Amino acid sequence: MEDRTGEFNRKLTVMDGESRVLELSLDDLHKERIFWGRDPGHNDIVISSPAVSRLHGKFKIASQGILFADVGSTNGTYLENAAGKHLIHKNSGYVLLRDGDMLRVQPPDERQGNSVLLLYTESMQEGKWQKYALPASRIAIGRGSENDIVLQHMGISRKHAVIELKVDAYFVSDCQSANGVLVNDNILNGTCRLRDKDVIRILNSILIFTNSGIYYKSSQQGVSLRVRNMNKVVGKGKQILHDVNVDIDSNEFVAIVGGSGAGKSTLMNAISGFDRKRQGTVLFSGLNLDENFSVLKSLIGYVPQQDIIYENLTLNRMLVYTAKLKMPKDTSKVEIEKRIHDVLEMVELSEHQNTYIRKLSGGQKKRASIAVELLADPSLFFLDEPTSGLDPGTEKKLMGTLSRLAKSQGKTIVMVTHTTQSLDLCDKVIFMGQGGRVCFCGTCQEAKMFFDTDNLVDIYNEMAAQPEEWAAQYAGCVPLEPIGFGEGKEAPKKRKFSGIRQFFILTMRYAEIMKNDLPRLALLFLQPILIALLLGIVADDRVFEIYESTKSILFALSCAGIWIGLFNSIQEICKERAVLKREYMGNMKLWSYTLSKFVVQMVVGVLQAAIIVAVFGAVIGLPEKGILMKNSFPEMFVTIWLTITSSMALGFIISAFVKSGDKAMACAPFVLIIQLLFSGILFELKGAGKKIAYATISKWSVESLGSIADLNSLTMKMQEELPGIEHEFQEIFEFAKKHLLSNWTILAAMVAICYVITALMLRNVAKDGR
Ligand SMILES: Nc1ncnc2c1ncn2[C@@H]1O[C@H](COP(=O)(O)OP(=O)(O)OP(=O)(O)O)[C@@H](O)[C@H]1O
Repeated sequence: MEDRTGEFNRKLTVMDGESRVLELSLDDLHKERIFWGRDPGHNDIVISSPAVSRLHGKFKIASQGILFADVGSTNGTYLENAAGKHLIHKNSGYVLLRDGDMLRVQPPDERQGNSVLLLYTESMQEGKWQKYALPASRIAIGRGSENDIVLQHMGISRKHAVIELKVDAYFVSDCQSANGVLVNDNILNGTCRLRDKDVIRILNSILIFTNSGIYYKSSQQGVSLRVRNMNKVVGKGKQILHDVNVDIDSNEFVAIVGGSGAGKSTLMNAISGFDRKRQGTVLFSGLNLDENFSVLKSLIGYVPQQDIIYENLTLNRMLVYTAKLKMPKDTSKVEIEKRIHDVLEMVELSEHQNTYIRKLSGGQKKRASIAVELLADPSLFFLDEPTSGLDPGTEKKLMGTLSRLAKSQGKTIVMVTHTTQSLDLCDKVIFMGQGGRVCFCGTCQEAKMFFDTDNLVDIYNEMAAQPEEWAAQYAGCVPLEPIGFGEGKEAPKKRKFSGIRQFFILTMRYAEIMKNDLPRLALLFLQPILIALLLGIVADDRVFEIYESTKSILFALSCAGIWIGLFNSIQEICKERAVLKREYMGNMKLWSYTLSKFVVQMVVGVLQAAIIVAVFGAVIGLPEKGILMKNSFPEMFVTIWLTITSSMALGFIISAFVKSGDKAMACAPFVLIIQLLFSGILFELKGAGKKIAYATISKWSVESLGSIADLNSLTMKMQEELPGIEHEFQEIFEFAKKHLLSNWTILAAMVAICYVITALMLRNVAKDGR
């Protein structure tokens, strides 16, 4: 359907038997068939090596790409790529070459040397081959200028890999880099011996090792996607993707359009690899996306419909934190600043870098979300309805930005949109009909011809009326290449990220977000003051003398602690579900995220507990002495802090469970009522009620406060009237060190249990689709 000849530079890099390099553009030869072999008289490309036959192979320039066939050589030709190494001989027929495929000719005995490599690449922007001459004892490779081979990409670690001469052979090692090393398209685990013409790939760079030197170059290009036989069935057999087959080439800007509910977002999630509960295959520049997702996902950017930014950070600070989370840990401050500067320029937000995100307009927030994703320099970029809610002018500007990014930054961009006005800026449009059917895939111009209309809006109506017919008609007229070679590759190891480092960055970020939200901060710290003052109004003047007065006011103080803790956390996770989901899709560890929330809130709790106990002490007073110390303040403080912290932990569970702040707040009264009813203070509990009480915070909190106040020693009101009556000893208020410490331990254990439950529940938040 489309002819891509001329758009791309389809290059062949040939290394002959003597490791001489020849680079040529296959399209520039202007031939339909290109022959290669040893004989200068009969070949277009002459390759000198005894391993190569006089007439060895041929390339055919076809509409679907470059095809290769062996023309009956003696040694055959190996096609090597992510799927492994396959011997191609005369009877194999033509094979379609993919970007990065390697053709090798090897002598029967490898020790003879003279092997030949033909590396096929498709690229719009590619650097020149450079050579690092050998011999050398050690060659350091990385982003830092101190390396022998310097490779420029933000995903490349400062010290990424090293090649060392050991006795008589060279070995390559991965220096625990963030994004790994591929040797002949296999993930390098540790160290491996290098042989002549081995191909090393590090993100966007290719290095060819030869006995005389290392040839290397970097390209700035996006990735290609081949989607085959993609189906998705949900619920009781509802099919929401119907046998989708599409090809997206490097550096294309592609829109997925269609009516509401047609399956646009479903398709995008499925082909981005973030939803793998579907059938079919996606090849990511020849690599099976599902099998290699843990490695490839660092090359994928994803901007969901909701903004993935924090309102209470400035744009610059948001980008700094994201850079620290996403970029290799050895990235310097200067490099981060430079990258942020570049990314802000790309999305035209430089002048707003010190503006709080909450103050940005809708279109600017969208571009800020794109900037967040651009930081890690992804090659493939997915955006879900980036233009929704924007005015036509802003929408056009954003489309222009994306189109430019695809071309100038070498990215492949796929977006879902409802817009029709700027679709001409896209290289390709995928038209989706109801049921997740692809009704057409091609340029806007081709679409108009296919649907026989000049108006793109009419296409929507056509597809809505007859989705199955259009899908069948389209399927009948696109020849699709089978993609068997991408399957069955062993899954590489997952990239390693330090959870502890993430924890520190996330804690700093959360603390800064809290600090920047002054109205909320004021509320958090005014609340304990006001509550303590209100308690002062209702308390009678014989607290800590009369049993009933003391027990009531301590129960109220405990409830206040529970409310404060719950209020601190109950909306904190649900309000940032979109960002959390996106960061988890990256490499964020949920235990680090949860711990950062807990730690910051525990610190807030320290201040709140100190305030409420201090004000309570000032207006009502505190027990005369403590159980552990002479002064009761520290024990009252610890009890209230543990009360606030355990309720905060309970609030986080609710926040991880519900989907919005409103729903979370609606749950709060229910939680409070349980605490009131089962505290054992308002009602005498029996049977099930007694058992439920063990799980409440109020029981342990109020018992601790009662013990510190030594309730058993206070006079009951009844005793004043009838002095003969004895005050029955209650074990729950025992003025004993062991009793107090065990109550505190239970409250602390509750915090730990809630932490584990929250982190486990977040797995569902992060995974849920809708
Ligand atoms: N997990 C699911 N369970 C049930 N139905 C689902 C699920 N996911 C998607 N669907 C259904 O699949 C269809 C396609 O949904 P999708 O969100 O992909 O549509 P869309 O084209 O992006 O729509 P819109 O433009 O309105 O966002 C809809 O009918 C939707 O209700």
